[in-house]
Amino acid sequence: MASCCETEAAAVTTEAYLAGAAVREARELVAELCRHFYAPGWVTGTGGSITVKVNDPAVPLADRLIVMSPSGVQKERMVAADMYVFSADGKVLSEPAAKPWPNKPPKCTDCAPLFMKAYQMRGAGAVIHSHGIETCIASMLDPGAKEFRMTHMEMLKAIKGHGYRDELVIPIIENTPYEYELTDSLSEAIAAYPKATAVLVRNHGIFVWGDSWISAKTQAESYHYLLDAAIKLYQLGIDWTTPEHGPVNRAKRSRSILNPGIPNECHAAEPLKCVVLDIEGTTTPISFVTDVMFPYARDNVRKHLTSTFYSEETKEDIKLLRVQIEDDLRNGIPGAVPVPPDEAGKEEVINSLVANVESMIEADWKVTSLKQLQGHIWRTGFEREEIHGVIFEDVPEALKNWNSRNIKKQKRNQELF
Ligand SMILES: CSC[C@@H](O)[C@@H](O)C(=O)COP(=O)(O)O
Ligand SMILES: [Zn+2]
Repeated sequence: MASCCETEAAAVTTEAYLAGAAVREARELVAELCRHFYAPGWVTGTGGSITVKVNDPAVPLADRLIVMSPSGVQKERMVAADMYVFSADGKVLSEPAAKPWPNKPPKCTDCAPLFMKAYQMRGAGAVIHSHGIETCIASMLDPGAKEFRMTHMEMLKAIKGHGYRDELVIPIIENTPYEYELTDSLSEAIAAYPKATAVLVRNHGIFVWGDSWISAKTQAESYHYLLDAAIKLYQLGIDWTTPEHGPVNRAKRSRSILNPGIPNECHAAEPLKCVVLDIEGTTTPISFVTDVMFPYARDNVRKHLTSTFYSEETKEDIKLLRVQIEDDLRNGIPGAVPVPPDEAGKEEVINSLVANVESMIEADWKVTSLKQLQGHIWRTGFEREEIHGVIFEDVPEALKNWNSRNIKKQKRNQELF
C-alpha cells in the first residue's frame, strides 16, 4: 500500500491537479509579481525572472510543483497561461502554447537550473531573480570583494535571521556569459553561506529566496533598499560596513574604484602614475635574498675574483674595495685586513680580498664596494643559471595592467622601465 506522501506526490503530477486551483493560483501569482516588479526595474528588458512553489498545504514543501516564468519575454505582460510548471525534481510538466510572430517560440527561463539549486539546497518556497540597477552597481563598488557587508540599518530586520545590529553578508559571484554557467558558483555560495538568503551576481543582479513568495518578496524589497542605500552612502563617503557609519576609509574607496587588482595597501587617492617594485615579492620571495643570494655571493667571491681578475670591471671593483678597506683599517673595524699591492701577486691579493669581503658580509656591511661586487657575482650566477629567480604568478598580469594604463614602473634604486 502506498504511503500518504507517495500518494500525494503522485497526485501532484495528474492532469486534474495541474488544472486545479492551487496550480492556477501559483501561475497567476508569478504573472502578477512579474508585472509588479517591472515598475521598479527589476525585470525590465526581459531581464530578471521569478519562480514559486505551488501553495498546497496538503503536499510537503519538498514535493510541491514549481511554477517558473518564461524566457526572454515582456515580463510586465505575462499572464497565467505563459508559465512553465515543473515537478519538484525539475521535470517539465506543462509549457505554454506558442504565440504568433513577433513572439519567440516559448522557452523556460534560463534561470531554471539556478532556481532549482535554491529549492534543493535551501528548501525555498519562491525565488526572485532581479536585475534592479542597485543590485548590479552595489556588486561593482569593490571589484575584488567576494561579499557585500552591511550593519546597523533598520531594514536589516526584514532579512531572515537578522536584527538591526547584525551584520548582513551577501556572497558575490562573478558573472558569466550564459546563465547556466553560474550554476556551480551559485551552489558553492549557497553552501558556503548557510545564513544567506541571497547571492549577488557581479555586474548582473541578485537571486533572493524565501520559504514563501511573501518572504522572498519582502526580503527582495529589503535587499534592494539596502543596496541602494550602500550606493548612496558610497557617494556621500559614509561607511555602511561599521556600526558607526563614519567617513569611509579613503584607501578602501580608491582601491575599489581607481586601482582594482592592485594588491596590498599601496593605493593612492589619485590615479597611479608610477609603481616602485622591489625584487622581493616580484621576482623572488623575500627569503630568497637571505637564503640564496647572500650565501651564493659569499661562496663565490674567490671563484669570481679568480676568473675575472684582469677584467676592467673587476679591476674597478678591487679599486673600490681597497679604498673601503683602507678606511675600515683606519677606523679599526674588526675583520678588516690589509690588502697587499698588486705586485704581491694575484693569489695574495685575492686571499686578502676574500677575507675582507667575508667579514663585511658577516657584519652586513652596507657599503657600495661590497654591493657592487655582490651584484657582479649574482649576475654571473644568473647567467650561468646557478641561481634562479621566481616570477610570482600575479606579476605578469600586474605589469600588463600597468603598461596598458601607461603607469611607469621603477625598480627600487633603479631606472624607470
Ligand atoms: C537581459 S537578458 C537576461 C538574461 O540573460 C537573464 O540574466 C535573465 O535574468 C532572464 O532570463 P530569462 O531566460 O529571460 O528568464
Ligand atoms: Zn539575469
